[in-house]
Amino acid sequence: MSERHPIIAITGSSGAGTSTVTRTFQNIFRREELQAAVIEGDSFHRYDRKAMKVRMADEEAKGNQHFSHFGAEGNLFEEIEGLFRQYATDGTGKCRKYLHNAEEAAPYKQEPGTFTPWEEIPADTDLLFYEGLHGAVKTDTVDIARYPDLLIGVVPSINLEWTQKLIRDKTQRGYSQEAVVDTILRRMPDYVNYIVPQFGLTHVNFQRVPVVDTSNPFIARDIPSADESMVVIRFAKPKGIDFQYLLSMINGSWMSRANTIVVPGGKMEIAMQLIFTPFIWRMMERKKRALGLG
Ligand SMILES: Nc1ncnc2c1ncn2[C@@H]1O[C@H](COP(=O)(O)OP(=O)(O)OP(=O)(O)O)[C@@H](O)[C@H]1O
Ligand SMILES: O=C(CO)[C@H](O)[C@H](O)COP(=O)(O)O
Repeated sequence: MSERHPIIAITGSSGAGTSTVTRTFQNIFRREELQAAVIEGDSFHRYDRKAMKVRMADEEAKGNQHFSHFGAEGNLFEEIEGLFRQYATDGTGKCRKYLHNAEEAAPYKQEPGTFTPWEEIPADTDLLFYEGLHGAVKTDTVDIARYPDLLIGVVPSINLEWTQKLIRDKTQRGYSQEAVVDTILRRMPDYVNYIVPQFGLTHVNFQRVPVVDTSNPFIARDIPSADESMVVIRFAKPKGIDFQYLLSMINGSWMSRANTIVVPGGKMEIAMQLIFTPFIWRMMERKKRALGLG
């Protein structure tokens, strides 16, 4: 936590929708004229695509078929923790990008599946914004979750998450159905041990739940649309959340528990804006006061 240099982290599995949620936040930042240092979680993978293949093959030769991008050994957890600690202290730190496909790689004249060089994040940003797999990881040796001032989990029900991943990886990243299914199976132990526990440490979770049949996500041809889903929004600490206001502003919403509001799928973006814009205002007021500017 840092009043001078706040951090917002969006955490979720691959295909959960963290990039989609990031676009909503970028709209808030643009409207509020805030400069955010945007950090992509995939840039903290330990290996580039070729080296990862080699490491996975080595592990398989030793009988481990579950070496994955979700676990501790496949990622630089200490570096994520180090970046958050450093940014919270003085607003600096280093970042890079993982270039997933030819389109992302083209501007850098690099191969897809490689990292750009580490570079300093821009100076004088208003906040750090992390989007990725591990924003709320806590293990015996690292505690990434303790740094963000706002920690948000994005967690579709698992069939929907798989549908989103399958369709996104096949259409945008050029993978075959078999390759994506293999990846899902490979990652399952790390999913249970590293991804899921984070959602008990987040401040708010957004869980999209389909209301159409997704019982076999492996044959789904489309991602259920906004009208075909609901979003369950759960606050770990509901004190100070104006549920009455949210209920009056979001058509078709209701409370399913004292800390949980349910909104129609198409209202997820407006719900995020209504919930987080005042939060960001308060964050920026605290920052100004801490810097002696307000
Ligand atoms: N609320 C939503 N409604 C409909 N489709 C969605 C929603 N959120 C995400 N999707 C779709 O799910 C797919 C995966 O979303 P996205 O790329 O945001 O995932 P991600 O969590 O950023 O994945 P990764 O971390 O692997 O990049 C995309 O095709 C996206 O359009
Ligand atoms: O989205 C992911 C994790 O969030 C990818 O699975 C991971 O970044 C590896 O990418 P690739 O298989 O394209 O090398």
